[in-house]
Amino acid sequence: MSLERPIVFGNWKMNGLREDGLALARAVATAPGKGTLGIFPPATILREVILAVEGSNVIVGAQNAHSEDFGAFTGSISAPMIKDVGGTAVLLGHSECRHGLGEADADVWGKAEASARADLLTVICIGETDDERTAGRRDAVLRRQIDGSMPRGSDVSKLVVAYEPVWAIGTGKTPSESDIVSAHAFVRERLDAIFGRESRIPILYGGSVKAENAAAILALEGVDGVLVGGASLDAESFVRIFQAGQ
Ligand SMILES: O=C[C@H](O)COP(=O)(O)O
Repeated sequence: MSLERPIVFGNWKMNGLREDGLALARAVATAPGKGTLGIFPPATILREVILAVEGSNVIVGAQNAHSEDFGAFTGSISAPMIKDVGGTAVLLGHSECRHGLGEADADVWGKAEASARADLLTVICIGETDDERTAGRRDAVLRRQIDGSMPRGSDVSKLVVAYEPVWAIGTGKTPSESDIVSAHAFVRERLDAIFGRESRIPILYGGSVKAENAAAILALEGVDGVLVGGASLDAESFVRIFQAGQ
């Protein structure tokens, strides 16, 4: 499976009641342009969104998954459940799960293994906090997260990395262009070292991507696409971000 660039994924987070969510999904499904579009609605409307975009090339995935396939894990959903309703992808290790729910690298690793067993496209999110950045620890954190969250031996064509500096998420702040390029170069180097140069795992940037800054970010060296939060909830903005990469 090779994903055409630009890859533009929208993480709806805990947003999307049926009516608005389905209207948004239908608008995304008709967006013209070359590349790969993906949306990650809340689990409550995952199946309906999948049906709403049927016949388009839009990828629909879930925002998290458990490391076990089934069992007594109240409140969780598993990779086989996502697959069962027609989902083809999952976001793992989002900073809101790492920091908000206390997910450790090893937890993300286990979830990624489960996702690979279910043959889902697995988007592993990584990124440093503001304190880590200020302390000059960005690359050390990225290295630890890549090494600790990404299982070896799975199908590399089903892996995507999203670099999302935690301090840029939902804040309107973005790193400088040279910082994005250097972070992506570091991630690429580490992925090459682990998975081989031929792996070409796509690397997305995430954090306050909007219609206004998308063209500049998508044009940066080493940026294969973007993972969009807030701006993915507005069909026009999300489609403009996709168009900015054409
Ligand atoms: O998953 C998406 C990221 O958390 C980015 O969110 P944002 O675009 O609202 O900053």
